[in-house]
Amino acid sequence: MNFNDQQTKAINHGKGPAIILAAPGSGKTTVLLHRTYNLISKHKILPEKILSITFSRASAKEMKKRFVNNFKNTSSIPITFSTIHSFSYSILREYTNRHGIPYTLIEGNSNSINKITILRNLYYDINGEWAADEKLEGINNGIGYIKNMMIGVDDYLKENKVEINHFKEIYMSYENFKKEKKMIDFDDMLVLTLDFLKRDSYLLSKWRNKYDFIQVDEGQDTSKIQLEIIKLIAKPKNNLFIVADDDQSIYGFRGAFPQGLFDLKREFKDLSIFYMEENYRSSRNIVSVCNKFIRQNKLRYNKNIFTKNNYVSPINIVKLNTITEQYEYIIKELKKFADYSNAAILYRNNISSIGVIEYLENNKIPFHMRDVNVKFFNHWIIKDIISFLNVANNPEDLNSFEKIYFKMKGFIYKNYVDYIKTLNYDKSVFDRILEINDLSRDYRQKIMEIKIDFNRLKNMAPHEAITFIEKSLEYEIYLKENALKFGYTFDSLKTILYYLKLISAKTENLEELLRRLKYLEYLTFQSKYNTKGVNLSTIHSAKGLEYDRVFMIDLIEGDFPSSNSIDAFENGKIQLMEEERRLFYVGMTRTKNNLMLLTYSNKSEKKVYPSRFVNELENL
Ligand SMILES: Nc1ncnc2c1ncn2[C@@H]1O[C@H](COP(=O)(O)OP(=O)(O)OP(=O)(O)O)[C@@H](O)[C@H]1O
Repeated sequence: MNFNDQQTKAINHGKGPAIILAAPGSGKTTVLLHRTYNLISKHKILPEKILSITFSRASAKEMKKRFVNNFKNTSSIPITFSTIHSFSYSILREYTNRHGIPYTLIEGNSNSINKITILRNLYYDINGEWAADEKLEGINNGIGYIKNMMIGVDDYLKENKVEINHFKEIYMSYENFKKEKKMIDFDDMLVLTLDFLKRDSYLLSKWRNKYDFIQVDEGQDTSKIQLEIIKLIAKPKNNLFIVADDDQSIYGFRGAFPQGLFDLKREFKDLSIFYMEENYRSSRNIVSVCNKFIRQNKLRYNKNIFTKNNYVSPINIVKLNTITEQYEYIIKELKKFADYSNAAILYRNNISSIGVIEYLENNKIPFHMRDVNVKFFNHWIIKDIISFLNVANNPEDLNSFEKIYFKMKGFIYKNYVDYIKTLNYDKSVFDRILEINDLSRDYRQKIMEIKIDFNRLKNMAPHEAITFIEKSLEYEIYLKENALKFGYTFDSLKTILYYLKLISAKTENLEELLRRLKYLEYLTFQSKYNTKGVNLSTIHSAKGLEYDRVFMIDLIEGDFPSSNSIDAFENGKIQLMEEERRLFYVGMTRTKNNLMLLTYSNKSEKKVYPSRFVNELENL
């Protein structure tokens, strides 16, 4: 490989602090690996004296693999590629062992006591209702943000619009609970490591001596506290080498702090700065458009990004009528090439994968997912719908009925259901209710109607049945009334129903639907082994990767950019919207040659609008 001037300088950089500010595809990871090799072979640094910190465990593994593949006879050298968490954990373990401090780690293991369960219970104790997964994720991110940005909970609440009831109480109770039970989570790991290092000069000097050179990849997603730990360990030698692209910072919600990198200039008078602005990955069309696109952000450092690559094909903006046309378009395009593994379908939200998987399977196109995290198949809405269909097929099924009687029209009272549970005979749940004394004529009439509805439901194919449950049995009203209470938007719940209907379209009865769901779930889990398939990924998980052809899908307002960022933007706060733009940019810059941006104007029966980013790109 012929390195350019800046790459060469960065690769040859020896002692002293350095930061590489770089564009996408400019060879950051490549340079970091070559510099590592250079330190060992030219500067004669012992491999065990070099620590390279990566963003995730997957990227630590990937780096090690790339290093061994690139440089002959390196497979056995003791070189460390580690995440900041596992590095911190080694320090923490050493301190706690030495001082006999007991603790239980409540994240990253399969203990029955884990962070999310604790938060779920505390939320219930404080708010008197159960929190949905999305809400718990919001609390989790909030706690992470506070710890990573090293701020107090009051400052957090002042600076951010937090839509979680009693967040402060939950936060304080969580902290007290852990303290009492001697538990720590991943964020505490960082807080404690920094504290132990500051407190224990023996520990600090031991770890300072362990490594002579520290390198950090994806520096833009390092949090404030992580950077503090890294700087503390790197001192006083300050052989710190950080590669970063602030335009690709996409973890602000969890406390990523790219500004910290720019403060290094003040802290280290001898800081070397290298600008790697040549993109080797993408065609000229893509580089030029992406460049103009990211320049719309205000909170960034300007770069002069360019490429010497050829023009290939213009970015393809595909505006379709319906979401199903989107899937058909992807299938048609994918079939044009034999090798699926060069293509990727990228999306903002994990749930977007469901429709794609259904279509890919129907067309027997293999797919690969690195991060299988699809909650869809176990979603409570799916369970609800199955309970409705169970009752339709077997009206004596009291178990299923208990799960849904309050989620439809008719106001069936809990004490009626409790009462009919005590009647031990084989009759439909409706007949049992009708036998209760003192029901008014109107109420009796309502129950009769529901009974007839369930009877009709029995004879419907799943797709029609789901619509009937939604509309005629008024499950939709239940969702609408309860969405916010559970921490969801109504739209996100409708989306679950939409995908369920999509999957059910070709099934004739409940049994077939259940089989189809199980099969798709199985394929999804298996897909991580299927390296020959088309790649399916969220943009967050596609960070650092590249593909010949990229489809970015579901580019509609409210999904991408997210509705939260739109609300904040309309109230004059630009940070979230700028992070959405960076995420969009990360997605586009994964492409080598063909980039397709897909949007549509109807999802289910609802009118939707193309993402503002797509409209903007159209004008570019
Ligand atoms: N000097 C060079 N000559 C030719 N190809 C190069 C050169 N430097 C890097 N590349 C290639 O460019 C592509 C991008 O490199 P790399 O993944 O290291 O970039 P990156 O800056 O880490 O990207 P990103 O931040 O967008 O994930 C790779 O295919 C790499 O092999």
